[in-house]
Formats: sequence, structure tokens, C-alpha cells
Amino acid sequence: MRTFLATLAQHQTLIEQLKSDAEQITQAGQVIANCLAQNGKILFCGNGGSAADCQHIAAELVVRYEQHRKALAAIAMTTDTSILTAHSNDYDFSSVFSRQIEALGQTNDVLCAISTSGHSKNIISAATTAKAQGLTVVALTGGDGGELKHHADIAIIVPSSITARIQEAHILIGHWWCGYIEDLLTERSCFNPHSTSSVE
Ligand SMILES: O=C(CO)[C@@H](O)[C@H](O)[C@H](O)[C@H](O)COP(=O)(O)O
Ligand SMILES: [Zn+2]
Repeated sequence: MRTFLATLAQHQTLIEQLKSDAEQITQAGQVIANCLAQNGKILFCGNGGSAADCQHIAAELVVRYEQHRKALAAIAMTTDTSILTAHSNDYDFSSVFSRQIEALGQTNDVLCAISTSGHSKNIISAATTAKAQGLTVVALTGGDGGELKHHADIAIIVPSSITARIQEAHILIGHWWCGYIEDLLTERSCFNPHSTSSVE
């Protein structure tokens, strides 16, 4: 029988291991911030719990994380039930995200592809389509990074085989990115009164 303390210990071990990825996680945060500063947008894709992470992080960027500041361009490609059902029903679930990238992706955008296994077909297809269209691909994955790591410009691999622990690490990284991006864009005066929206 699992105990809460044993699960907590797994989580803490993993968080400790993530220290060695700090530089790469920071670099990915810079890539996302640069994209937003240059009027690009962040497209997110993931399945199940990772789909929830997509809309969670996109909401922090569009609305706010810690600062009242201008809106940042982010889209969770996991939320439009008409697109998701029409495409899966008429074509194939494996291309449900790549189709949206074909519609929305531009060369100065970033795809943030989230897959704990790194093996989900629709996520790999999204990454390959994004690369082909000139987007930068940041992958949040786990295990050994699966096939996804081969199709990403930056692949952050949480070294665990437990889906839940990987997801917990992913949202920690996603939250950290949101704060770091707000800090970086503030430092570059991207949120000064002349570049902000009505929420100021
Ligand atoms: O949240 C969980 C498990 O914690 C599940 O919903 C999980 O996200 C789903 O099984 C996903 O389909 C797994 O996909 P992936 O992370 O391997 O790409
Ligand atoms: Zn979950």
C-alpha cells in the first residue's frame, strides 16, 4: 500500500534531479520570452493531464501569473471541442494538433509539446509539423524522452517513469517559466504603459 510520505519522497528525489536541468529550463524560458517579445505566440499541445497543463500555462500567459501586465499570446490547442471532435471524427486523432499548427503556426512561434512518455503520436506529429513550418519546438517530456526528444529544439526530460510525478514536475517548470517570463519582459520594458492593454 502506498503511503503519502513515500510519494512525497519520490517527488522530492525527482525535484532534486531536476537541478541538473536548470540551465536548459532557463534557456527554454528565454526562448519563450523572446518569442513573445517579438510578437510571436506560444502554441501548447498535450493529452490527458498534460492537456490540462496546456490550458493552465496558456491561461497564466494570456491573463496573468503574478503581475498585472499586458496580455501575452498563448493558445492551448486542447480546448476547442469542435476542432478536436471534427478532426478526430473526420480524419485521425494523431493529427489533431498538427492540423491546428498548419492553421495557426508561424515561423516566429514556439510550440510547447508536453508528453510524459514522449511517444504519443499526435504530439510527435505536432512537433514534426512545427519544425517543418519553422517554429521552435520546446518539449516537456519524461522517461527517456521517447521519440519526441528527437523532434525538439529543446527537450526537457523529467527522469522518471511515473506519469504523475512527471506531470508534477512539468507544472512546476511551467509555473517557473511564467514567473521568469514576466521578470524578463519587465526588465526589457515590454510592459511599459505604451505597450500595455486596458488592464494597466
Ligand atoms: O493524467 C494522467 C495520468 O496522471 C493521464 O490522463 C495521462 O495524461 C494520459 O494517459 C495521456 O494520454 C498520457 O499521454 P503522454 O503524456 O504519454 O503523451
Ligand atoms: Zn494526471
